[in-house]
Amino acid sequence: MSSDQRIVHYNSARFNKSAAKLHQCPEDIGAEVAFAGRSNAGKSSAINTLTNNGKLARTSKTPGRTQLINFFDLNLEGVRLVDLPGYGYAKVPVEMKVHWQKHLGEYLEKRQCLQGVVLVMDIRHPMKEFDQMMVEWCENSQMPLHVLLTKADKLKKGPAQSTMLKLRKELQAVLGDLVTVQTFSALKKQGVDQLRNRLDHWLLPEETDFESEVITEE
Ligand SMILES: Nc1nc2c(ncn2[C@@H]2O[C@H](COP(=O)(O)OP(=O)(O)OP(=O)(O)O)[C@@H](O)[C@H]2O)c(=O)[nH]1
Ligand SMILES: [Mg+2]
Repeated sequence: MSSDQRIVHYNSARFNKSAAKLHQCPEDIGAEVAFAGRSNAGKSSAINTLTNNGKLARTSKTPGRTQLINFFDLNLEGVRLVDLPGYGYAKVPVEMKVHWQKHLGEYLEKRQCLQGVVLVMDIRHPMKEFDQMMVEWCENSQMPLHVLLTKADKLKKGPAQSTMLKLRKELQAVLGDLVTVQTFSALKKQGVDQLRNRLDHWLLPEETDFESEVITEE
């Protein structure tokens, strides 16, 4: 295997497919990271910034833009990013909300290849009801969680930093090492390396520690 096959090239992301139901998702093998969060939080924008491709995931000023589960392939076989539909948009008809909740729930519960959840929150409005629900779900299922406090450009650096530190403390008290928290801005392209490092950690299988494999003869 060439060393290049051990590196995730986020810039290589390509649209794979959209799914309304679990059975329409790509085969449940490989490794996936899903971006979840309230409607309009900035999930699709974060994916576009991460992949350096402004046209990859559709973004909109109108909440509720992403209504399907969208899958994006990366350069490594079976390694994907997933853009989940936003939660909590009031103008979506009730039957659609029910449909959405059912399929998001199914995706989260059943998807074996899911390695971690990036929970995207607007830094000005963190930890709303949906976010609480996702944190609880991660706790119950021991799913690694990375909280992206986005739109950090909307706050001054000091308040942004203290919001992040406070939330990190609160979440680590519940989730321990399972959770990481960072500030982010799609507009200013801030926090991209930190996000990439976290995702690398989830998407790349553990490096083989050859030294520990040396069998010592007695
Ligand atoms: N200032 C600023 N605006 C942002 C940032 N990220 C996203 N936005 C804006 O927020 C709005 C919503 O962004 P999206 O990325 O479409 O949000 P989403 O979470 O994918 O929304 P849904 O698909 O409806 O769930 C758009 O108008 C974006 O331009 C950011 O870091 N800074
Ligand atoms: Mg979206």
